[in-house]
Amino acid sequence: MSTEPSALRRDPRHIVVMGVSGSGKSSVGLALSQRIGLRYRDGDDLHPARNVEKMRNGQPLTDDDRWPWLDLCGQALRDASEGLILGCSALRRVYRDRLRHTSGHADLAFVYLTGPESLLQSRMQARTAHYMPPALLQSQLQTLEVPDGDENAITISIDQPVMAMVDQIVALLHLSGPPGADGKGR
Ligand SMILES: Nc1ncnc2c1ncn2[C@@H]1O[C@H](COP(=O)(O)OP(=O)(O)OP(=O)(O)O)[C@@H](O)[C@H]1O
Ligand SMILES: O=C(O)[C@H](O)[C@@H](O)[C@H](O)[C@H](O)CO
Repeated sequence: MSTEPSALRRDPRHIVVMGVSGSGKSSVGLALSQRIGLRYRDGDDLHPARNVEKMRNGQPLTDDDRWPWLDLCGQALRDASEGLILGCSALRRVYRDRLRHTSGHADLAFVYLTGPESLLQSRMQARTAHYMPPALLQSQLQTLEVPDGDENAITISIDQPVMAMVDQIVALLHLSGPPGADGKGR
C-alpha cells in the first residue's frame, strides 16, 4: 500500500521517516540513504539519556519528555544544508508541527511506515540488543496520529522487503540518485 497526496513536492532533500517503534525507520532510512546518496541520521541517537533510560525501564515517553528531543531533531534538519534523511517516530501532529517549525522547513517530507500490530510486535521481539521493550508498542500505537492530507506525507506498508519500500519511496517522492548516477548530476 502506498498513497500520494496530490500536491507533493518533488525530490525533497529534507525527509523524515516516521512511525512507531519497530516499523523500520532505521532500516528503511539507511537503505534510502544509500540509494539516493543523502545522509541518514537516527533520531534515537538524539534522545537525552533520561529518555532512553525511561524507555529501557518500560515507561512510555510523555509530551514533555519529547519536546527537547524533537527540538534536537528539528535542529539536525535545519543544520543539514545538503539535506538529511531523519528517522524519527514523530507520532503526533503537534510533534510534526514542531519539527516543521524548528527545522525551518514548512514543507518537510514525511514517509509514514505502517503495518499490522502483529507484524510490528514480531519484528520488535526478533530484534536483539535494543533498549525499546516490545511492551511499549501499545503506547506507541495509542499515541500515533496518522499524518493528515495536508502534511506532505506518503504512506508505505512495511509488509514487504526493505528494498521494495525504498523503490516506492523513490518513485512517490520523485527522488533523484547521487550526483552523477544518471550521467547528469543533480
Ligand atoms: N521491511 C522489513 N522486512 C523485514 N524485516 C524488517 C523490515 N523492516 C525492518 N525490519 C526489521 O525489523 C526490526 C525493526 O526495524 P528497525 O529497527 O529499522 O525499526 P525502527 O522503526 O527504527 O525501530 P525503533 O524506532 O524502535 O528504533 C529490525 O530487526 C529490522 O531488521
Ligand atoms: O517517540 C517515542 O516514543 C520514541 O521516539 C520512540 O519511538 C523511540 O525512540 C524508538 O521507537 C526507539 O526504539
